[in-house]
Order: sequence, then structure tokens, then C-alpha cells
Amino acid sequence: MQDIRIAPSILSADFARLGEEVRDVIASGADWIHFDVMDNHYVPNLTIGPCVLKAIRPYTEADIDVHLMVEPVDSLVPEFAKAGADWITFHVEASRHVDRTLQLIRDSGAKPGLVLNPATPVESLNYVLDKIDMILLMSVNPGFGGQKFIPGVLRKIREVRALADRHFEETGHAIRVEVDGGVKTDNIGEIARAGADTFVAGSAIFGRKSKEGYREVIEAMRAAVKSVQA
Ligand SMILES: O=C(CO)[C@H](O)[C@H](O)COP(=O)(O)O
Ligand SMILES: [Fe+2]
Repeated sequence: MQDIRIAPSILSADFARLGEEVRDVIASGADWIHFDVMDNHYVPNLTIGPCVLKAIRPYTEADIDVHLMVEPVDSLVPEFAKAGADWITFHVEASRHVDRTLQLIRDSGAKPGLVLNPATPVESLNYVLDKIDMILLMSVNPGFGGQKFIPGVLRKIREVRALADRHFEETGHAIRVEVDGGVKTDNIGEIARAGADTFVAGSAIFGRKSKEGYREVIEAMRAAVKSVQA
């Protein structure tokens, strides 16, 4: 298992002060920034694009984890890589040629990840594990922040952790297991126990509306994860 990462989703940040929000949440102890891109086609919501990524990039050296909820995917990959994405993940259902899209992300200079919706089978990962650095398991249906964690996803996290561990033993290639949707201080422990090492949280962190609040939530989340890993 790799070191844990806490990645606040800026979907719930104050968009009028996005650069400061990015700086504040990292200064409050977060590891990464999670950047949700929605196109009103693959998901019924519309958010932010590469020009916003480019604008916030100077505010932090932390990794920016771009979660693409768009269809088609490929034309946007080089745009986001150029704007400063460290990680680019996309949904299996949104690309006609998953292997090609993964390679395109790698060739663009970002780390590739594949996203599975709550009802997407784990078998979708067959034959591409060697091409991905992260598996993102959605624990809500994509499209909106502030939804409730779907408990059935815990079983899937356990399955994917076993898969990633087996892959590591066989090849030495480590793959992160990220969980996104409804992650809070009171459920992050069981999500970690199931095998996640990377945690996205939007409303739980930015809902606190102050640097002190962000720090309290991030510290409580880290402590809850450490307590189950100890
Ligand atoms: O990808 C997403 C929604 O599609 C968001 O990253 C996710 O919902 C985070 O928000 P919250 O922690 O409030 O659930
Ligand atoms: Fe997300």
C-alpha cells in the first residue's frame, strides 16, 4: 500500500476565489487538488476546463488530479496536460478505445487513471493494469458534489485492492486506489480499511469555509485513516 493522499475536490470551493482556495487547502494539510471536469453530456452538469486549470496552476506545486467526466475524452487530454495536470483519469464508458486513451495520457506527460462508476464491473480493468497508475472508484454516481456514499462500493474497493496488490507482486508496478464521492470524517476509516489509499473529499472539506475548518477536517481524516492502518 502506498502513502495516503487526501485530495480536496475544488468542485465545492468558492469559485470566485479559486486560486486562494487551492493555496489555503494545501496550506491546511491537503496533499493533492482534485479537479472535476463535467461536460453536460457524459454527466448532467457543467464545470471547468483547461483555462481554469492553467489559472490555478501557479497557486500550488501539489499534484493536480484531473477527473474527466467528459465524452469524448481524447481531444481534451493534451489540453489538460499542457495546462498542468499531473494525473488524468477518465471513465471507461466515455472512451471508445480505452487503451488508446491511456497511452495518449502517458504520451502527453501525465499519469493515467481509469474511473469505474458504482455499477461498472471490476473486469473493465482487465488487460490495462500495466497502463494505469491509479484506479478511481466512484462511490456516488458522477455529476454532483454533496451526494451520499454508496456503501456497496466498499466490497468493490476490497476487490480492487486485492487486484492492485496482486499486480504489484507480479510486476512491481504500484497502482493507487482512489475513492471519490461522499467521503467524510465518519466513513473514511472504513474506506481505508477496505483498501483505498487516495481519498477525494469536496463538501466535507470546503463546507467548513475557513482555513482552520479545512485543517480540522483534513487532520481528522488523516487520523481516522492512520488508526485503521496501525
Ligand atoms: O467527481 C465528483 C462528482 O462527480 C466529485 O469529485 C465528488 O462528488 C466530490 O464531492 P463530495 O466529496 O462532496 O461528494
Ligand atoms: Fe471527482
